[in-house]
Amino acid sequence: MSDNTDLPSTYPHPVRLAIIGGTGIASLTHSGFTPVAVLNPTTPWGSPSSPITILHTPHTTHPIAFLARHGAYHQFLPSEVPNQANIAALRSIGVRSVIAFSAVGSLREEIKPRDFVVPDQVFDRTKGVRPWTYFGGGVVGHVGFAEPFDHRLSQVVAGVGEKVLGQRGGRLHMGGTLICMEGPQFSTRAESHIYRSSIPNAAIINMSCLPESKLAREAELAYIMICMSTDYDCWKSDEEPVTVETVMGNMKANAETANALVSAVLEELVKEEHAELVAANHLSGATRWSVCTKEGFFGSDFRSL
Ligand SMILES: CSC[C@H]1O[C@H](OP(=O)(O)O)[C@H](O)[C@@H]1O
Ligand SMILES: Nc1ncnc2[nH]cnc12
Repeated sequence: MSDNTDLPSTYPHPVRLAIIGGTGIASLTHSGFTPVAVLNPTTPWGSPSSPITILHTPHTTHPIAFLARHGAYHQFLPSEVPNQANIAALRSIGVRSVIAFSAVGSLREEIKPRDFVVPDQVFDRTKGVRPWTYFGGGVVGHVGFAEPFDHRLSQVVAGVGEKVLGQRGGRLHMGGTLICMEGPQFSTRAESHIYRSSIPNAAIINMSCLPESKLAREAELAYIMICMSTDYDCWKSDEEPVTVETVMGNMKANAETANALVSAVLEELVKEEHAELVAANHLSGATRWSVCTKEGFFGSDFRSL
C-alpha cells in the first residue's frame, strides 16, 4: 500500500461525498479511483483519526474523500475513535454526505457472512464513555434522531447494490436494526440472545455507528452505514463464537465488494438528479430550531466550519 506522502496537502474544491472506512477497509483500492491529495485538517475537537485522502473517480468533477475510522494502522479502539474531529474535519472540507462502512455480526440466520445490510434503525448499547455531541459548554441543543439514517441515500444504494452483491454471490438486505455496543470485548451469549429476542427488528451488531451517526446529524450531514456481515456473533449454536480472525477473513472478500459498491453508487450519484442529495440541501439549516440557548449568547459553532 502506498502511503501517498508525495501528494499535495491541499485540494482546491469542496468535496461533497465522503466514505468512512472501518475494519478491513483502511483505503479505497478500486482501480478507477486515483488519490490526488492527502489532507490533514485540524479541528476544535482535535485531529481526525487519519489523514483524509481525496480521490478522483472516473467522474473527475465528483471527487470523494476517504477517512479511516480506526486510523491508518487500525490503532483506535471503537471507544477511542475521535468522532467529533472526524465529522468536523469532513464538514470543513465541504462534505455534506457520508457513506460509512462497518464490519458487523449477524443476528439473523438469513444474513449470512459476506452479505451486506443497510440498516434503518440503531439501538444504543454503548456505555456513555464516548464524547457524544457538539452541544454543551453553554450551547444547548437537541436534534431529532428518530430516523437515524438518510432514507434517500439508502435508496440509491438499494438501487445499485443488489446487482453488485448478486455478482459476488451475496445479498443486500435493506432495513433492520443495528445494535451498537461498547466493546472492545464481543457480546456474551446471554446478551446476543437478548438482542435477538427483545430488540425490534434486531439484525446486526457493531461497535462504531454511535456517536458517529449522531454527530453527523448534528452537523447536518446526510449519513448512512453500509454494514458488511462477517460472523454470527455468538448466538448460533452450530457456529463458533465470533473472533477477530473470522471477521478479518471475511473482510478480505467484503472489502472488494465494498469497493465495487462504492464505484456503482458513485456512478449513480454523479447523475444530475442526485446533485441536491449529495449536497444534502434537504438538511441545510435543519438544526436551526434545535438550539435552545438565546442567540448571541454564543459565538460560532460547527456550522461555521
Ligand atoms: C474487528 S471486529 C470488531 C470491530 O469491527 C467493527 O469495526 P468497524 O465498524 O469500524 O468496521 C466493529 O464496529 C468493531 O469496531
Ligand atoms: N459480532 C460482532 N459484534 C460486534 N462488532 C462486530 N463487528 C464484527 N462482528 C461483530
